[in-house]
Amino acid sequence: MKPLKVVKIGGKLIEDSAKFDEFLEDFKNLEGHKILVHGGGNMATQISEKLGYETKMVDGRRITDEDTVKVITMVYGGLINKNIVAKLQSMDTNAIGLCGADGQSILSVKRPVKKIDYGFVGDIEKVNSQFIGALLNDGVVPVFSAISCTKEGVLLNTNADSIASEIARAMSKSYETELYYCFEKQGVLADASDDESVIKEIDFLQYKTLVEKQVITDGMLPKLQNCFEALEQGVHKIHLGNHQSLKENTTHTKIIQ
Ligand SMILES: Nc1ncnc2c1ncn2[C@@H]1O[C@H](COP(=O)(O)OP(=O)(O)O)[C@@H](O)[C@H]1O
Ligand SMILES: CC(=O)N[C@@H](CCC(=O)OP(=O)(O)O)C(=O)O
Repeated sequence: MKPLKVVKIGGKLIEDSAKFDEFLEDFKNLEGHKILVHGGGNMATQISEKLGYETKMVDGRRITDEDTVKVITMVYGGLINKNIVAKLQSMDTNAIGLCGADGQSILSVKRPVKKIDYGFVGDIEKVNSQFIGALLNDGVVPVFSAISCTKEGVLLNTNADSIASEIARAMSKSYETELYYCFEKQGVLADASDDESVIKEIDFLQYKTLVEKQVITDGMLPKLQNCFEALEQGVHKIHLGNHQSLKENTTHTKIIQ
């Protein structure tokens, strides 16, 4: 199988323009087939505030009402996505910007209302690996925003970590797929206040213990959940760290079985 790298970049890294440029340089230098998935949650919160909309998050997921879905479509699908594509193109990387509606690449259903009504939030049902594979074969680098779409044509806000994990899982049937979660820290930390305390490898048992001890909290919880689901479903290797983790032999966290 041909190798493929699926890289997710978090919102805080996108907002730090110097680090973001370093990330893009490292991403551009990755050899072979690659896909970029980006978040942008912080920016959506800031722009919502400017427009006078209140932001509500539950368990790291945004409650997405009719106004919020318009904001996230503009911010994720427009502002952030198009800027990333423009920068990559200027670096001779033939990137193309997509949301889940494009080529019906990420089909989802609106999350059913149980205790909480998340509004226009999607649970992914199917990734169109054929369409994505055709882009890769043409030498194109797909850049996905955190938006999926129903088969009836409704755009849905979808956690970027989940989009990256689902794309990696679907593509791993035809490619030897490595998944990278790039965020602002060097990796998963044993002590949140010590940036040097990177845990080099985490297996499922350790992950459970770290959650119990509340070493792993907030946005790291769904991120690691996504990692283990991806590993179980055929993704070859998973890495968490800052942009340096895209390079060989750097300190970061590897997820192991
Ligand atoms: N043990 C841990 N090590 C590193 N980060 C952690 C840990 N526990 C919680 N976190 C938090 O998880 C965050 C990364 O998750 P998230 O905010 O979802 O990132 P992203 O920018 O990729 O969306 C970090 O900024 C940090 O605040
Ligand atoms: C449903 C849901 O919560 N979607 C996320 C999508 C963006 C995202 O995941 O951005 P980061 O990777 O920067 O956190 C949100 O709107 O915040």
